[in-house]
Amino acid sequence: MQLKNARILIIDDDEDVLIALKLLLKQKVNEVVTAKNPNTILSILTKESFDVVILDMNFNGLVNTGNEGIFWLNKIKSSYPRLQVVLITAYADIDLAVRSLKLGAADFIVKPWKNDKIIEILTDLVHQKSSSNSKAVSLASTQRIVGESEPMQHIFSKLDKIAPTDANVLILGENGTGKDLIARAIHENSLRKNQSFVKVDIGSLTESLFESELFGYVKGAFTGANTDRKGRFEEAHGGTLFLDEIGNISLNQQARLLTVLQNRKVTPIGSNKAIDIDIRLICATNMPIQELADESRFRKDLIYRINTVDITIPALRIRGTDITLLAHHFVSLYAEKYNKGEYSFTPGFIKKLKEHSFPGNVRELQYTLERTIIMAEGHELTENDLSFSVIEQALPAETTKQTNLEAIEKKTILRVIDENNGNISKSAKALGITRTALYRRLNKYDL
Ligand SMILES: Nc1ncnc2c1ncn2[C@@H]1O[C@H](COP(=O)(O)OP(=O)(O)OP(=O)(O)O)[C@@H](O)[C@H]1O
Repeated sequence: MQLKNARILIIDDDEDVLIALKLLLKQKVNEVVTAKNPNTILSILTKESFDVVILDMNFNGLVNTGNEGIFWLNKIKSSYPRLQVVLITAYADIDLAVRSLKLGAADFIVKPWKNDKIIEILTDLVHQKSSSNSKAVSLASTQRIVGESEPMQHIFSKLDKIAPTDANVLILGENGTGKDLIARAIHENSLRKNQSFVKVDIGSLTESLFESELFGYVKGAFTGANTDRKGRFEEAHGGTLFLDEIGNISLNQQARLLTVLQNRKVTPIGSNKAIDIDIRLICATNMPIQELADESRFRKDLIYRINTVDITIPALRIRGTDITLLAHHFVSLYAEKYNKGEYSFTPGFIKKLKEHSFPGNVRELQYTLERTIIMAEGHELTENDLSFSVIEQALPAETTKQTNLEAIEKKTILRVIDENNGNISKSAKALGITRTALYRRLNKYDL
């Protein structure tokens, strides 16, 4: 990307700095947005995307230690780890600015600055960003992880620490909480980011597919094996292997997986040659940790191996402030997708969102708001514009007895599939779960 296409956000409480930088940059870049109040940073970033943020290190009225800059740098990097942040600092704060580089700042500008130097820094950053993005095309998208609640801040700082290591990570959380997104973020911020990220929904592999899918096979190994086929472990060699729904695999499958992880070698079916594998392993499950710790269901030695570090993503209903932030994020996303212009929310709209229990978590919120944007008549969204997924109406949460849950779930699934004329993708969407999760339930209930 060239500097002239870049979008720059500048945050400084000194109006003169904002005007000077805007005058300088507006000739050179596509768009410059300025803001005086750092409290608005996250909401601006939710609505618009930027290539570089220029951030002051000291804001008037707050303690003049430069920590405000570091505080906002951390906030930005937690929610948008790939966004480049350049700090503006006074000469006296250079030590602090150098420290901020370790915390993820891309560079710093010392006041009084030289215009050429700023242009040079921005040109380099914009160029670097486009070359690393082009490497990432075949990897996961650079999707944003939105969140400002305390548990999410905790997750972001954990993510910063563990991503660059090779530690195995176990991600726990209900359906739709963002486990997949976190797994991809770990990979994208790791030293393996330019290698493959391979995801396997291991919980849905049948006994017979388990080995051929994971370990591969050689031509002639069994009827139908017409060519050699690499397994997913080998595909992920040098990169990251993400095993989703690990809690659902049988004890037999667990034993086979453990052997591979211990020996760091796989032997394709029909071959007698073991292949060395170098992978970073990330596993995820929606099974509560207590169930995973039940030895009759899951081997302790495997848990220890996959769980060097664990990350538990809390349910959306207990991440209060994130609901509003995510609502802004998804509304902007779908307004843009469907060419619908700008939206604002009434307090009633937010209240209704916050009162909902979101059994399908962020995925349910996302589908709900997509539906809202498609159907909305006005541009001020009210509580009447919101309608929740049918599964929620069938499960009035806490009031339903645990013993009835499975019967209600089965009945709801059948009804939704019927309403969608047997279309599994549409039914899964209406239920706020993935197709795989729906298939798993169909298996579970013998439907
Ligand atoms: N913090 C977040 N910010 C933005 N989008 C999010 C966030 N968390 C989840 N999403 C979105 O919600 C949807 C569900 O997330 P994801 O697939 O990562 O959840 P999951 O926990 O892996 O689900 P499952 O257990 O059903 O496989 C995705 O479209 C994802 O992009």
